[in-house]
Amino acid sequence: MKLTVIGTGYVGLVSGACLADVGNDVLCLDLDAAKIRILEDGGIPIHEPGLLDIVRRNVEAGRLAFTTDIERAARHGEIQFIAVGTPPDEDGSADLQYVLAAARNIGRHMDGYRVIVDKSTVPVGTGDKVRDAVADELAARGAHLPFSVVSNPEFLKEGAAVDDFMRPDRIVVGADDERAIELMRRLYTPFQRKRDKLVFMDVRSAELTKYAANAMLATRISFMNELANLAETLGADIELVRQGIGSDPRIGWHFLYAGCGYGGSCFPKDVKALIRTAAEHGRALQVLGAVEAANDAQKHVLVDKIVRRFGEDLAGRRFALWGLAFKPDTDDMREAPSRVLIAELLRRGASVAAYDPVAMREAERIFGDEPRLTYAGRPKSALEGADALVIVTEWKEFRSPDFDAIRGRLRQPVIFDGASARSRARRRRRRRCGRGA
Ligand SMILES: NC(=O)C1=CN([C@@H]2O[C@H](COP(=O)(O)OP(=O)(O)OC[C@H]3O[C@@H](n4cnc5c(N)ncnc54)[C@H](O)[C@@H]3O)[C@@H](O)[C@H]2O)C=CC1
Ligand SMILES: O=C(O)[C@H]1O[C@H](OP(=O)(O)OP(=O)(O)OC[C@H]2O[C@@H](n3ccc(=O)[nH]c3=O)[C@H](O)[C@@H]2O)[C@H](O)[C@@H](O)[C@@H]1O
Repeated sequence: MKLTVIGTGYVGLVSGACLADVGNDVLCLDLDAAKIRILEDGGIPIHEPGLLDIVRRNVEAGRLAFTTDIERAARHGEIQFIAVGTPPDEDGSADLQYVLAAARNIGRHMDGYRVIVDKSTVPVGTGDKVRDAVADELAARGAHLPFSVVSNPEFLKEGAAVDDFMRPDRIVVGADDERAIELMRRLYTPFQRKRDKLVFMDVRSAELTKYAANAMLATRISFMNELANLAETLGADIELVRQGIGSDPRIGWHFLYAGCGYGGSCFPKDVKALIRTAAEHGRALQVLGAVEAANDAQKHVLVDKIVRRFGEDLAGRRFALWGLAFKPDTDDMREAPSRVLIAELLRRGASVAAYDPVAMREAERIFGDEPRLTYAGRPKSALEGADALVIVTEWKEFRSPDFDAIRGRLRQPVIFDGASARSRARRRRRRRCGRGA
């Protein structure tokens, strides 16, 4: 099938590449010429395991191409995926300007029937706005072309995006007409060889399903984070508690790890947006308000521990920081707990030597020329002369650190471990190294 994917970010590029990999003819559009240049030069603009291979394979096979040409993109795919950003607006609602601009561009240039698929995470009712935007553009040029609007939210996780897309748990499709349903069924047939994963529903329910999923996952994390703080106060081990409750199938194992607070481009913004949607309709989502407040507080837990140990004034102190990305296997630092931590340490006069396997360039872009924030080529070099080590992101390479080497390099043998709940061995050994976290 001929497909167009609008937006070559984490969702658009992964979707485009994976859909090409099952035999479709995919054209990816982005208005960011720098991104398209990287893609045309055989690279990818993001770090996502497995993605480069799949992109190269499909470009070579002639099934995947990239463009900044809006008209060409609108004319290419019978199915047009909108996978552009929906960042939070000032009031917390999702900013739809990019989605609606993409929709208008389709309406302006389409030359036959189109299924316009909202893959971006969008509030309930956006399907109607997209339909109006396309219809207005068609009317403006006196064109009478049929089109359908479909909601097909994406559930992939960064760091595991290719696998999640290729082997989805479910594929949610909100569609109101038979022609679109049939095309979407055909499109996703290669992804459901073992069982039927397609869940068809109306557009509004599909839009809400996406927010419900992210809000539920965020709720579990905030609950576990608060419980972890309580466990620490009570002298209990949150990891053992996790094992004790996870075996109950009504609770399950996933998303029960305590940490430094959830970050990333989606949970924080989607929780906010759902609260906002409810408020606009006179409803209060009290649970989600608490989830958000607990998460904001959790991002300060590490710095509070550092202050308890070293005092409010950290001038002249130096901290080694391992892990900048909001989670392992990505270079994404959107809403990353490390950003709050770094800002707080710098504000209190400390200097920070940071290491991350892939996110240091992104950190440089975010923090600019900050003289008290430096970057180390290796985890060990960040430790030299530091007062303590702070571990923020649970990268695999931090799981079994050499505690003797750490002790030898730090001025004091102290580790503040914000990612420890997932590594029992490290927690046991860490207790022998110092008593930070
Ligand atoms: N990042 C993730 O893991 C997931 C994100 N989502 C949702 O998917 C959407 C996209 O997210 P990301 O891929 O992370 O965003 P992103 O910010 O990485 O990429 C968006 C891309 O769209 C491009 N763009 C903006 N307006 C455009 C236009 N009119 N025409 C062509 N290109 C345009 C931008 O230049 C950018 O490259 C958001 O709504 C997000 O909530 C959903 C599931 C997972
Ligand atoms: O809508 C989205 O964008 C995506 O948001 C999340 O994916 P992502 O943000 O990439 O990453 P997650 O693995 O979900 O992690 C989110 C945050 O929660 C934290 N987390 C996750 C799991 C856990 O047990 N504990 C925990 O603190 C992570 O460290 C991270 O900061 C969802 O998992 C995806 O299903 C969804 O498609």
